[in-house]
Amino acid sequence: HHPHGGQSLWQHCDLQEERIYMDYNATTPLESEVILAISEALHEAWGNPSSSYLPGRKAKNIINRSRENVARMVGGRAEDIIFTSGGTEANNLVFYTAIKYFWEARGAAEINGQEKSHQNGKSVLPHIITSNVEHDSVKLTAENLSREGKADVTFVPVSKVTARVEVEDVMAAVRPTTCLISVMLANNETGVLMPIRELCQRVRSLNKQQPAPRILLHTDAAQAIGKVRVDAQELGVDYLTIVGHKFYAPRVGALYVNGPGTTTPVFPMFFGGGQERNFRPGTENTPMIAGLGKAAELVSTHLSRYETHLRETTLYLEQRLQDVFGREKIHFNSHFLGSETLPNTCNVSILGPELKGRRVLSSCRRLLASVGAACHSNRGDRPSHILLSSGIPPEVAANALRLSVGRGTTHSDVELAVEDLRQAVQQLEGLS
Ligand SMILES: Cc1ncc(COP(=O)(O)O)c(C=O)c1O
Ligand SMILES: O=C(O)CC[SeH]
Repeated sequence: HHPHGGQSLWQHCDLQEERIYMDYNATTPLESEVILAISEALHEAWGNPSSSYLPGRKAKNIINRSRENVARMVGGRAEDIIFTSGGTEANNLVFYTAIKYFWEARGAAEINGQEKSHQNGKSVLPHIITSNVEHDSVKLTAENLSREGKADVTFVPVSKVTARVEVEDVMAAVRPTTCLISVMLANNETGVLMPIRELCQRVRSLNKQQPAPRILLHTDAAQAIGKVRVDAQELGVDYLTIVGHKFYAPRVGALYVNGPGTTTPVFPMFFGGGQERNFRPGTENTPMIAGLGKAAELVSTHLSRYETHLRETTLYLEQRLQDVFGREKIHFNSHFLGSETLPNTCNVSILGPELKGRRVLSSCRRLLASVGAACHSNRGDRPSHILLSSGIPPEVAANALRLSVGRGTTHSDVELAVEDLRQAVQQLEGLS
């Protein structure tokens, strides 16, 4: 069922039954207004945005309007937005910048005799704190910096009761060499919202008590934007990652930086023609940026309605799962005492030795969903490390189904999906 009218991908196939898409945390289709904005930019704004004549100015105007719309969506200013190829690039830019910032600030301090390059005979390294449930573009970036001896990294484990990273645990990990704390705003599998605002308040007061370099604060907001209200200034972050293909925009992204190059450092990972104020050079991808800006405009205008629909649909889905399978047969992996979760995410296990998540989904005829992060789809039957880290028992995590609903998901879709799961379970458990 394509939620936005028009011919869906699957209607062209010779499938007997319409598919029900419930994997919106993996990626979303594009709103029709977004496709129109992209198409118009392709036709009308093909000029090089750096060219001063009309085709170039048309492109530049579209980019500037998108920048304003993306900024408004996250409570920032137009100059706080740096367009990137996506979330992975944005996350890498933050970690790259933090390392550079550490050495630049320490270099200055050493010149003034305030810092040493060695402590107890060991060379000093920048220290980074993150959680143990981050997306791979944070997790693997941090692991690589550690493996290459470029940083010390602390992966703070989330609580196995709340599945949240606890502020006190992060603060306990802070060292004099800590230069970056990066914690995602919402987890892509459990949907759990992390206490970023409280964390930033604590770190900012710590920063005031100690000399530069300050601890930089980053949150990867990929899974939160378009589902819940995200305001970078209210959160108190220095950096916030924006991923278009989670809120009905194309595969492009942006990094919010609180005053890039003035209040907050940004060190470019590559060099070129000066675009994006040299923070992220390369001739701009005008049509994709146009699409991101239009999608951002829709979020700013309709977020309250989106959130209400998502939450109501997820509650209905969970109610129907309980009605059909019974409370004893299922375990909700996105219900944690004291934690808020995304309104669209239902992570559920149907209990039983024959009901591994992948096996259940492959026995479904209509439901398109996942057992966890799309980029972990090659993990076989190994249970998600994110669920295990969040305290879900292995035999339950092995049966996990991540059902994430979208703006167009209807009660009818829910009924079809739950019935599909029921027949798959019946088939797998050999019940006639
Ligand atoms: C939490 C999170 N962070 C980062 C990303 C990476 O974004 P991109 O796919 O645009 O590189 C994704 C999605 O893919 C994500 O879910
Ligand atoms: O959670 C997802 O599926 C997107 C990140 Se790989």
